[in-house]
Amino acid sequence: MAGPDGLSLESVRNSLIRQEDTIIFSLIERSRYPICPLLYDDKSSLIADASGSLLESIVKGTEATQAKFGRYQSPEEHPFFPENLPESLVPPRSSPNVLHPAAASININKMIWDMYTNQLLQLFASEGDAEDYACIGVCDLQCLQALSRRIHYGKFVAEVKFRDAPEDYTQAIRAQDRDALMKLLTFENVEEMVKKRVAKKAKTFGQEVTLSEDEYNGKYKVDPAIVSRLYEEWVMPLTKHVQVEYLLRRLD
Ligand SMILES: C=C(O[C@@H]1C=C(C(=O)O)C=C[C@H]1O)C(=O)O
Repeated sequence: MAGPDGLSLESVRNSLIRQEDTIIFSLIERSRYPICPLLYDDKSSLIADASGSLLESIVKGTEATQAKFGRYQSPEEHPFFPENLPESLVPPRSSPNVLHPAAASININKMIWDMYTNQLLQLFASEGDAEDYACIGVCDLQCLQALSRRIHYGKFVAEVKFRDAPEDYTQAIRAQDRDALMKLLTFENVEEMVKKRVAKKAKTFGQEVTLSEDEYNGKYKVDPAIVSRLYEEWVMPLTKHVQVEYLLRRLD
C-alpha cells in the first residue's frame, strides 16, 4: 500500500522499469563508437594541465554545471565527483524527502565508475579508437548517470520494503545482520522477470526498423544477452547492495 507520500512498492518498481528504457537507449548510443582507450587514460595528454582522464574532466565539468541548476538537490541523483561542487542557484525543493536522512551518506559511484570503465564497456563497445572524444564522453556520462540513478534507487526500494514489514527488518537492522537483510529484500522471481524483460527491450529497441512485414532477423544494436548479463551481474547486485547499506542505517 502507498504511504501518505505516495511511495509504494508498485511505484518504485514502475520507476525501475521505466529506467530500463533509459539505460538500454544509452547503451545503444555508446555502442555506436569503439572503446577509445585514450578517453580513460589518466596519463593521456589530450588536455594540457588536466589531472585525471579526459572522461573525468568531461564528467566533472558537466556535474559542476548541473549542480548549479539543482540536479543534486534531488535524492535520486548522486554526483561522481562530489568534492568542490558549486552551490545550487535554484531554490531548494519543496517536495518532502521520503528517505531517512542517513540516505545522503550513501554514494557508491566510485564502484559504478570502476565497473563501467573496466568491465562493461569492453562487453558492448568494439576495440578501437576514434577522435570524437566529446561525443563519446557524453555517451559515457549518460550511461553512468542512468546506471547510477537506477542503482541508488535501491534507497527508495529499501524504504518501501522497510515500511511494509517494519518488525522483520528492525530485528535484522538491530543485529546489523547484512545476510538477513539481503534475504529479506531479495525476490528471485522479480529478478528473473527483470532479466527477461531487459533482454526483450534490447531486442525491441535495438533492431533496425523497416517497413517490411517480415519478422526481424538482423543484428541488434546491443546484444540482448549482454544487457541481461549486465543486470544479473552488476545492476541488480549493486541495487541490492545500496538497499542493504540504507537499511543498516535506517534506525540511526
Ligand atoms: C529492486 C527490488 O529488490 C531486489 C532487487 C531487484 C532489482 O534490482 O531489480 C529485483 C528484485 C529484488 O531481489 C525489488 O524487489 O523490486
